[in-house]
Amino acid sequence: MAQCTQLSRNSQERNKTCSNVRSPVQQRRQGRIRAGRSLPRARSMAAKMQSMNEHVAALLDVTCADDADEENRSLYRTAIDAVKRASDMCHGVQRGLAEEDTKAKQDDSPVTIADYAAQAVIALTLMQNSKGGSENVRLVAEEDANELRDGGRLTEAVANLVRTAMDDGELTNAQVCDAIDVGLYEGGDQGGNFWVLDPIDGTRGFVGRRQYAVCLGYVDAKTGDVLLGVLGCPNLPFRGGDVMRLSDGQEGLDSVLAAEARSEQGVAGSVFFAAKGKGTYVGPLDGSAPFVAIGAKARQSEEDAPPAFMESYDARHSDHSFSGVVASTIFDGKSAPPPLRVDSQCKYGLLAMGGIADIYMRFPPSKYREKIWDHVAGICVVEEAGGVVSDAKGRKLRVNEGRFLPEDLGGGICAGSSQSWHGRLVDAIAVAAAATQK
Ligand SMILES: Nc1ncnc2c1ncn2[C@@H]1O[C@H](COP(=O)(O)O)[C@@H](O)[C@H]1OP(=O)(O)O
Ligand SMILES: [Mg+2]
Repeated sequence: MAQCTQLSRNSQERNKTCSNVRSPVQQRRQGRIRAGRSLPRARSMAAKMQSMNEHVAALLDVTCADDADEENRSLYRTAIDAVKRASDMCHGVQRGLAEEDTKAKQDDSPVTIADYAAQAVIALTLMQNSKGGSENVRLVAEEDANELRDGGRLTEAVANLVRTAMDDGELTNAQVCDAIDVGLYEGGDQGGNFWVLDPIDGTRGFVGRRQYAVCLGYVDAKTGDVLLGVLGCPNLPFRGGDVMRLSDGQEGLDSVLAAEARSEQGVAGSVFFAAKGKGTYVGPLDGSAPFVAIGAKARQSEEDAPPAFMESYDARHSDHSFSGVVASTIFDGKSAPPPLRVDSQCKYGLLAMGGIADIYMRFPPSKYREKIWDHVAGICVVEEAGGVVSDAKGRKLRVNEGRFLPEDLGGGICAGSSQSWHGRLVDAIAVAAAATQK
């Protein structure tokens, strides 16, 4: 386990796969784990499932090497399985999304059949694998089934997606609605540890055929630490754990990536996995290659500006002009890096990978209240890669006080790929806020 944490922090070792790290358990299984083998192009679904299972087994051997980790092994496997199932389903839906598959919520943000179905698929997977019984699954999740209880076209479409994804034709519409409503748990520090889910983070990106992420985390209720984070990013191409090249086009990088992942060649999307004390890993969603340990390749020198800073794609979600001021403040007198605008918690995955952006800023409108499911999984992914996520004043995000983050976030949320970048970012936000009286 120590070996693996070190791996994730050591940039020179970044591209070693989990299969290269030999835990005792892994050595026993070595007969069936081969790193980096090339697979035939046209692979059957069963073959894909099998290789995914092998790569997940290799990841678990590395992250759960001790016998004491047996409980974690089951927790991690369940989380990856749930996110992968939901991500595959969402990927299929996005390709053929029709106008009538989307509705506007009360706050005017969109929700689609895939948001509901992904939440049901993940809730059902957690319940099926719960050691304490399905009734003891604590899940804080974004959607509820209010709009689906009366039946109708939307309900039928959602339930059909769930029946297919769960391979269970017997599931009734009511059971699907009940599964969605498992996510109504209030969170907080009074009960036991709980799951946190955003079934589709960045629904606007999903509808716009851009980036989105299926985000599942697990929180220590008492401390508010995030113990586990899994991000399914179907439109973020997996490139052996290496970073995207800015030559892909700075401005349009997001749509270039999405187009590539949607292409006929079937480039696989990415799944990020992080667990407290175990590091951060990324692998292809289709199981075509092993997971790779990642750690942000932070540039500490002020001479060496990152190629970009990250922020929301949508200007309604974050004040783009203020982040521009902060970026100029950090690189005082030198040219500031341009923004890289990407929907969803894919930004946290990209930050963890390093090499493309070392800072991420989010300044929502003052009336907007941040939800815990928009950050929990990403916090673990960034922190286990050596980065820091906090509010705009540098304070830890308190994710165990209910479904919302505290009202006072000092103006927003920020993240750095290292302690040093995070520190510089928090200082620059304070200077920029004073200068603009924000
Ligand atoms: N007015 C708003 N201000 C800030 N964030 C918002 C707003 N409306 C929706 N969101 C949420 O912002 C997140 C997207 O973040 P980003 O801007 O980084 O892509 C989503 O979780 C989205 O909700 P939803 O999950 O319903 O899509
Ligand atoms: Mg969201």
